[in-house]
Amino acid sequence: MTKIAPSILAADFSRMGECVTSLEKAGADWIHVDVMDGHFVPPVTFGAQMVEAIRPLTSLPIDVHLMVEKPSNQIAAFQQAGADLLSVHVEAEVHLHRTITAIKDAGMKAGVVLNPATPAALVEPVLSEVDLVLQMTVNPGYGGQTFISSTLKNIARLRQFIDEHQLKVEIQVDGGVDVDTGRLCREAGADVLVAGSAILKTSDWAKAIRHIRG
Ligand SMILES: O=C(CO)[C@@H](O)[C@H](O)COP(=O)(O)O
Ligand SMILES: [Co+2]
Repeated sequence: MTKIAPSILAADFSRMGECVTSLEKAGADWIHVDVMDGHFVPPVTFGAQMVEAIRPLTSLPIDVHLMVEKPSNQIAAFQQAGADLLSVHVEAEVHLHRTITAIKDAGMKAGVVLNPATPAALVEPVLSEVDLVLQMTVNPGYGGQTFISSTLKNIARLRQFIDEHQLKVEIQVDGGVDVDTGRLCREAGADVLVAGSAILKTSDWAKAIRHIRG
């Protein structure tokens, strides 16, 4: 079954704790935490302290999407905060293999992330080393953007590569995901759908999660 990872970037930050517990009750599979440093992407959001704050409130896996210039500097802090999965952008990390190994050595699952214009071939050499590959379906930095359909080709290519090589890697998609675009991503081979606005900006989160899951 397709997993749903609501992004807390779309939450009311003054009620973050309640938001996380409500998402768990509404049927979320993972909690997606968007970390932005003001360099890799223009906005600054939050860091490991946010994970530390929400960790005691949920038993769901905490899925951290690092949009930072130096992901390797963040590994220890997120491990100590209780993150389950740490994903790094291929565009931000020259020493991708080393950083993936360091994340796994720290006891977390490791993910690699591709921007919409980055060829899928760039992550193929490390796919046997990771637990997850995240295809961005918008340019990173902001919630509430429009889904970029050309990314579906990358999702299908990743699906084919993973199946052909019989790898245990989940394909996650992130950005502009709603009921319609979520269906296209599932059909292209995605396993995990991140959705911010399409869940948190509605009045019935459980219904939104059910419908996006399909
Ligand atoms: O990583 C990001 C944005 O950079 C995402 O996780 C967004 O937070 C998703 O928000 P919606 O597009 O679903 O509103
Ligand atoms: Co994200």
